[in-house]
Amino acid sequence: MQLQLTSPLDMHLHLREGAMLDLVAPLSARDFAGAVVMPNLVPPVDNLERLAAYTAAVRQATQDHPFAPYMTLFFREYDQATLEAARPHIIGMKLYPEGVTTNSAGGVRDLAAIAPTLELMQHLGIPLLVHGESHGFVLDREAEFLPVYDRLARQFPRLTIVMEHITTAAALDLLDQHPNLYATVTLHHLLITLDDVAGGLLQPHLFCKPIAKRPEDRAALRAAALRAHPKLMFGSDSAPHPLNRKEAAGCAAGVFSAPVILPLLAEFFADHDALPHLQTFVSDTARSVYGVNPPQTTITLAREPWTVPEAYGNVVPFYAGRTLPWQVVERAYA
Ligand SMILES: NC(=O)N[C@@H](CC(=O)O)C(=O)O
Ligand SMILES: [Zn+2]
Ligand SMILES: [Zn+2]
Repeated sequence: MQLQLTSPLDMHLHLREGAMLDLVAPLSARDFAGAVVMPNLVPPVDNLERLAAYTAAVRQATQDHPFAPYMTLFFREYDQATLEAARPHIIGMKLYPEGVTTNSAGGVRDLAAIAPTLELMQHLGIPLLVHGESHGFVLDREAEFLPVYDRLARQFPRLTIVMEHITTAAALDLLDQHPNLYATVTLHHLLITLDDVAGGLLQPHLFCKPIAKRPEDRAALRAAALRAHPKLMFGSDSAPHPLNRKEAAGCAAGVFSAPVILPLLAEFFADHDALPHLQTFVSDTARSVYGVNPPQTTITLAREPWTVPEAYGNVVPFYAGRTLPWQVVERAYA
């Protein structure tokens, strides 16, 4: 049995920089025709010079494949001139509430004080991408942030707002209440729950933020993804960390899924008799939401087992060592 996908897109990807960028970028670029590249580096991508340099570095690291880097700026209260200068070079601005996740110390402290920048972004047509979590109890952080999304969507009705890596049924409910609200969902939040992370021995390579939630949340995400909800884009949130930062007390948050995404999405959609919706979920929805026109690629998958490597360099992948039923058998670039 074979399956062909055209120009898969990853609308939430961490490529890092330096040696880590060189290691992980090809593992995304070989399967994805484009990706939204997140700006939470150290220091963040929060000025035009750093944006230009990082864009060049990503292009360099992905040069062996047709790959469109859709870059983002780390949200700050930029002035109009900066936003206008950045606009041709970014797909959106990424807002991290202060301290909620990896490399977000420089994030937004007061979400009620950023209206002028949001006003400018709405005026300039720059989308707002958000890591939507509060500082509350770990399982409640996304739910506690939903009123912020609700307020922003009402206050800025012409601003495109993307709820990144949603993990709850409640976020899906909100998605349907505002035309300018969109979302991304990861592979791992479709497959695992908190039980997989901490129900037995603690699994550092399944720990991420937002943390995986309850089975009923996963069920809601699954239903929306399998029917290719028109406002729900695939975004892996593939977030590599070196082994010694994951297998450690104080384990870094992030699941490194890039190498196994398409085989596992094929399995997931096939197992739920939803393969006809996979092309829309993994590419067409993002193209219509953002109006992007990625390079033309054709990725062929076959139901032939392969075993996931235990590591790629010093990074352990999602489902490391597992034998998966589907694999990519051909990558054709137009
Ligand atoms: N998701 C994660 O657990 N980590 C991401 C940051 C983020 O997407 O929140 C990372 O950059 O490591
Ligand atoms: Zn995030
Ligand atoms: Zn992320």
